[in-house]
Amino acid sequence: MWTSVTLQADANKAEALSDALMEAGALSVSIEDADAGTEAETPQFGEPGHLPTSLWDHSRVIALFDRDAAFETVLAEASKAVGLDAVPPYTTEAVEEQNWVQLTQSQFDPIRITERLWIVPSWHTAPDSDAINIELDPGMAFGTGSHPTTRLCLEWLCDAVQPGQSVLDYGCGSGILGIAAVRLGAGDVLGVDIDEKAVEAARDNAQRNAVAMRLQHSGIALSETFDIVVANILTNPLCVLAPAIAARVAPGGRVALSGVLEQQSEQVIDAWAPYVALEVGAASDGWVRLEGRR
Ligand SMILES: C[S@@+](CC[C@H](N)C(=O)[O-])C[C@H]1O[C@@H](n2cnc3c(N)ncnc32)[C@H](O)[C@@H]1O
Repeated sequence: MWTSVTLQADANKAEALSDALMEAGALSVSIEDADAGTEAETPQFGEPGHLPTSLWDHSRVIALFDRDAAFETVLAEASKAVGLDAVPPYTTEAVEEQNWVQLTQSQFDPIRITERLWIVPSWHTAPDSDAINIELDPGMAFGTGSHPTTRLCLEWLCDAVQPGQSVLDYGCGSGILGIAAVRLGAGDVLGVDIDEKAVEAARDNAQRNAVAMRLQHSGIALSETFDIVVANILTNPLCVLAPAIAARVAPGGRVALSGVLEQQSEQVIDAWAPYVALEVGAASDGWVRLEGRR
């Protein structure tokens, strides 16, 4: 049905070449690390407003064309448009019609967070029926359990939550952390998010897991405090919101933050220092979990 063309490109040309290919008639274009899967693989992290300035030194630009499209002409046109003397070396591959739903689903397997906690997509049977199994599918909101920051928070909750404790999940996304807290034995659990769609998604997920938790927009002012506060957002909002979130931690209560890159730890620790002394509790794939007690 389609032809997929993979071109080699240097960091300084990959983005422009990708745009030029779309402009010239490619159906879709993506850029990947040409060293992915090798020792030289380089993860790229960015925050809104602070996206990575460069791509990988060795990039792969992958363009998709209709099977009968004259893709050689498109490659020549796009290469010329970005100032290349010739079309970069490329390979082609025929892409057959697929069951895309099945293919997508096959990329999401159950995720074991700890011995007693699993995240299980709805199309899978829980590998351990005695464990706490949270049913969650990829959807509109962030939080399927596959991201290191979510896992760092889930691991912490498994350890931190005591029966009946109150929990605030700040930046709840899919609701995964709050749902896990309820299933781990927490009492009153509140999830808040700045994105109304995330609040809706979290509500659906809570219902699907037969979990009772409160969910609301983060713009609604809070006055109560919580035994446990978990916030997996990003460094900048975590710094700006430090006084507001810290004020929701009950005296003696515990807090964990993630969405913070290793090199940003000091920035967040400093911003929180007037309220809670934080320290790095765990790290995974370049991300850290900061934790402390008020
Ligand atoms: C990285 S996701 C985390 C989702 C989920 N808690 C998890 O751990 O997988 C961050 C969430 O924080 C929300 N968020 C970002 N900035 C926020 C803010 N200033 N106030 C409240 N929520 C915010 C986003 O909408 C998003 O749903």
